[in-house]
Amino acid sequence: MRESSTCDCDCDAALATWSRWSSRTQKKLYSSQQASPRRIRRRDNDGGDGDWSSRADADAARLGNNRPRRKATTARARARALVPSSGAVPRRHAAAPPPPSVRTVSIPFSDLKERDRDLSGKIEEGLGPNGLGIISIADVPGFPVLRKTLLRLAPIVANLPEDVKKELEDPDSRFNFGWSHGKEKLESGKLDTFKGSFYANPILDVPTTDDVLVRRYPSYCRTNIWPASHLPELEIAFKALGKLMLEVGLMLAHHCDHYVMQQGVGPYDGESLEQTIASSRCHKGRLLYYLPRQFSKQEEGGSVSSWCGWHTDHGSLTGLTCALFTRNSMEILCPDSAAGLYIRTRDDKVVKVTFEENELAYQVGETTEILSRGRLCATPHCVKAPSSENASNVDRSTFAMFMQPDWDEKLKFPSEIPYHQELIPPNGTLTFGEYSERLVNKYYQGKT
Ligand SMILES: O=C(O)CCC(=O)C(=O)O
Ligand SMILES: [Fe+2]
Repeated sequence: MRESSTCDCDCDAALATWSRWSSRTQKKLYSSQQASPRRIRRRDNDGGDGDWSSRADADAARLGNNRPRRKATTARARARALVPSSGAVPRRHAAAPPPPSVRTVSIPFSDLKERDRDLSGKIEEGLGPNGLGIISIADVPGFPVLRKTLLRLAPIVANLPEDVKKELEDPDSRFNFGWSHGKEKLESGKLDTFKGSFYANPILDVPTTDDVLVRRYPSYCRTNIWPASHLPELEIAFKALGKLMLEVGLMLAHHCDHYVMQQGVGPYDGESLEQTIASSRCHKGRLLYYLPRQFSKQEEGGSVSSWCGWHTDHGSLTGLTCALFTRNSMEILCPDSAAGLYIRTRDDKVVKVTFEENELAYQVGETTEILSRGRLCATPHCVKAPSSENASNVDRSTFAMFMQPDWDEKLKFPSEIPYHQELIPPNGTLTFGEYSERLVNKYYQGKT
């Protein structure tokens, strides 16, 4: 599944879902939480894995304005400045104010690797109901070198000859393996040509040899495609970073489980997050290359989602590297401090989120939010392109490691869930593979 996929999102449906959700689900789904002194609250998924493109900010404003206001939160307190829920970034004629910016909660790797250490406070602050839904891990041995080595390959992959890239495509997986560019449609109906992705499972080259499974779950079960003759170093760098991100993600998952259990909900429905991730054959890495964008004077940088549309990742945990910016092949600091990763906070503010270059960040995905019954919360996010005058020709490379349940893992969805309700059968049970393929069909059928 292409987690940061774009779609023809139906924001009225999203709004309706939100209304149903906010009135009923807060009462029902997480009812066990009512005993907890901590206030548990929810958000919508901002229209699903959708790219709002041109209507993004208007729709965000509409959704935001219809939502109940929420209390100040820890995340909010950490913000240096926050913009209104519209996420409105001044579009023209105004001198741009400094971007609202929030630093992630950070955990040193030396603490994370101690299984018996109690990190619940940090987990709650970063990933709990009042957190940002993203947390960073500092000082992971080996990470800085592996990050740079892989991210430097992103523009090289994107600039391989067209015929070579064509050979790296895998339409049968709906471009969920190998090279993918311009295959997704934006809400406007236009193809998303702003970024190119290279997808692979960094853990298993051949997740299964069972043809039935390959046909049933092509986006996970097909085999990796590597540019073995044109760029052999890609496979090595991709696998090395992906494996490290999985290892550290498993450590984080262990502490997340500890936190969830502490909250008094008992075990998850099914396996713990750590077991779920450890036993999965579905992990997917995505090397992203964002092409330079040029904005007209009128656009003045476009919306906050000008590089990657608003979405929540649908799996368990997503590892993210800090992006690398280049101009004409020279590594640079991004000349526009407003560019980068944005999230919507629990209290409906759109903020830029920052973490150190050498930190490894993790975001919660929808499946974890559902299975932890809202103890760990997924975060809507998007990426803004640089838009200031001196930002021309700037590109961005990053890597996302989507850790998700196995295709065979049975997910017992609660009777009401905040995401993709219409895909869940009345008995509420699907395997993760079935759930993912339904999502792929929802967003890609007939669109490639
Ligand atoms: O580019 C980024 O920083 C985030 C990418 C992302 O959200 C995704 O691929 O799902
Ligand atoms: Fe994402």
